[in-house]
Amino acid sequence: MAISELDLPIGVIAHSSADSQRQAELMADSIADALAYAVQTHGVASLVVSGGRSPIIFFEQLSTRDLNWSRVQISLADERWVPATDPASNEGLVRHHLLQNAASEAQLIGLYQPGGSLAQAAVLADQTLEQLQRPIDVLVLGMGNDGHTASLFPGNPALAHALRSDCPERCLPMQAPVEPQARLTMTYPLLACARMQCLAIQGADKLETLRTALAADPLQMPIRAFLHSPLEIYWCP
Ligand SMILES: O=C(O)[C@H](O)[C@@H](O)[C@H](O)[C@H](O)COP(=O)(O)O
Repeated sequence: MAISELDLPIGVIAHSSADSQRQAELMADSIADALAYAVQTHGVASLVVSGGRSPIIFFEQLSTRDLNWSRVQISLADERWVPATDPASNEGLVRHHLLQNAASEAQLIGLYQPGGSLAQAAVLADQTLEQLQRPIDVLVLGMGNDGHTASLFPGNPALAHALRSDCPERCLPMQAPVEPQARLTMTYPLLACARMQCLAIQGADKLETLRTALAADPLQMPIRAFLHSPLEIYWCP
């Protein structure tokens, strides 16, 4: 199956690339242009990225693009509640693969807080996000095969609240079904306010998950909440 066979909602754009390297280059070019435009028009740009394994080559590509990175804030759609030195840390992943080369000048606004509990850490992360330029200029989401995105996981008691269009918090604690289970996630209103919204997925399995999600309820497959304009989906085999 190809992404062109999916019945996508009006305004959702699909980009299909031959392989993950080409997908990374295409995303890096487009997102670098959007960040440069944001800096030019309002003096600062905000980029929110997701963790996982898929984004690594995209981070590596984007890090080389020439723009005024000193005016770019980078934050995370979600975080595992582990220190940045932990191999599972999304902040550690971004620091290693994105904050290098030209992009080393960017400001990273991490979510991890050592707090006494996950709930306390989420409150501190919520306060930290006050400094993030909004609306976010560029958002890059990933997706799991259960339809989760960021750390908005199906079946979580806090999911409905986090998906509310008027959710008052920017960041909430969340439990993932896989280790590390303790997570911090940006909530729907903050994520969905982004001027440019991208979903990067790879493989036939993720395409099938996406097809299923199009007919699902966001409480069953949270990615569904983001499948509308102005989303751009980047897919490669
Ligand atoms: O912390 C995380 O793991 C991510 O934010 C998560 O939402 C990720 O985007 C998906 O799980 C897809 O991960 P892969 O790209 O590794 O398949």
